[in-house]
Amino acid sequence: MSTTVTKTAGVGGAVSDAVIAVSGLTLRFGGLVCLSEVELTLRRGEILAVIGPNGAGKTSLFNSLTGVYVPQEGSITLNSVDGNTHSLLGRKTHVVNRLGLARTFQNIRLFAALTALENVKIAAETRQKSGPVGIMLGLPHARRNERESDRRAHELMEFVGLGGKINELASSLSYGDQRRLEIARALATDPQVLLLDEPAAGTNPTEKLELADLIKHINRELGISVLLIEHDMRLVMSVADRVTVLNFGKVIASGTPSEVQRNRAVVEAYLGAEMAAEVLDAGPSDTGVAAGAGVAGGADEGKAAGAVGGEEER
Ligand SMILES: Nc1ncnc2c1ncn2[C@@H]1O[C@H](COP(=O)(O)OP(=O)(O)OP(=O)(O)O)[C@@H](O)[C@H]1O
Repeated sequence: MSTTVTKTAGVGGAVSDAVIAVSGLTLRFGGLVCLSEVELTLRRGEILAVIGPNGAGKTSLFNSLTGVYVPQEGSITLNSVDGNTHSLLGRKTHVVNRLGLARTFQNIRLFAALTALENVKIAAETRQKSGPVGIMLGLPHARRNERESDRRAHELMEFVGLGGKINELASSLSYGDQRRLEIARALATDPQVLLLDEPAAGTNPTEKLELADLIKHINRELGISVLLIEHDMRLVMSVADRVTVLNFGKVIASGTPSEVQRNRAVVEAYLGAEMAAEVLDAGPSDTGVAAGAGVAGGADEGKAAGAVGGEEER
């Protein structure tokens, strides 16, 4: 597919507020409708969480954004910081990455036999223009690019808090450190948008708190817009500016974390209609707590039940 590049027609020439705009996105596998007319906007500079019960379509949405799946209907638009607009639908994964989207995976995918630094350096090198011949021949520009990748990889290892572990094998790092390393690797491709697919899965409570800080630093210090899939509601509520909720492939709510916590459709999706009615009708003083517990359900019910405290941490 050829690259569509057009200038964004913003008011007064301004770049659009939406860095990613998804509209009418429908993805089917045979008779299974995995995503149905999904509408979603990631605003420039924000952290948007995508939540929903197991099988709601969250990872399929990420796969559609990054060219792994090709939805049958709808559009996915990237409004670049340089003012250009790109259609991402059906693009190859490496093209999407070059255009400015980087992701991490639900199941960690690192080069286990390489050191932590090498994992990040390889990603940084994808940004360089030197081909394999230039590198083999040790041409000056190739050597310069290699030094630059090395410098960038060191910098990012420090940034994610792994500065003291650059020479350790990726496979020997703790689970929490491997998740950080995946994030450093994604950052090495210099993205405008970072997609994090359950970054807290398998991490301990301390690592979760550190991860929340890291996500906020990435967003605020590097100016990267973040799309976050996460079951841990304490984490979601502590970092997200807005939340979009999927259920059976459909968007059932979008809003601030506290709006979503109190949304009847959302609480029903997690608890079922009967129990949702019980908790939501319990009275205004209980509503936040009840809804919080409701949104906290799904795969991670026990952990997420603590989500009600997360709102207070913001
Ligand atoms: N390649 C595929 N072929 C067939 N069905 C698929 C495929 N990928 C996803 N699905 C189906 O699409 C639905 C949504 O799955 P998806 O993994 O996107 O959900 P999810 O919200 O990320 O779930 P979880 O929270 O458990 O990770 C599920 O019913 C899943 O079985």
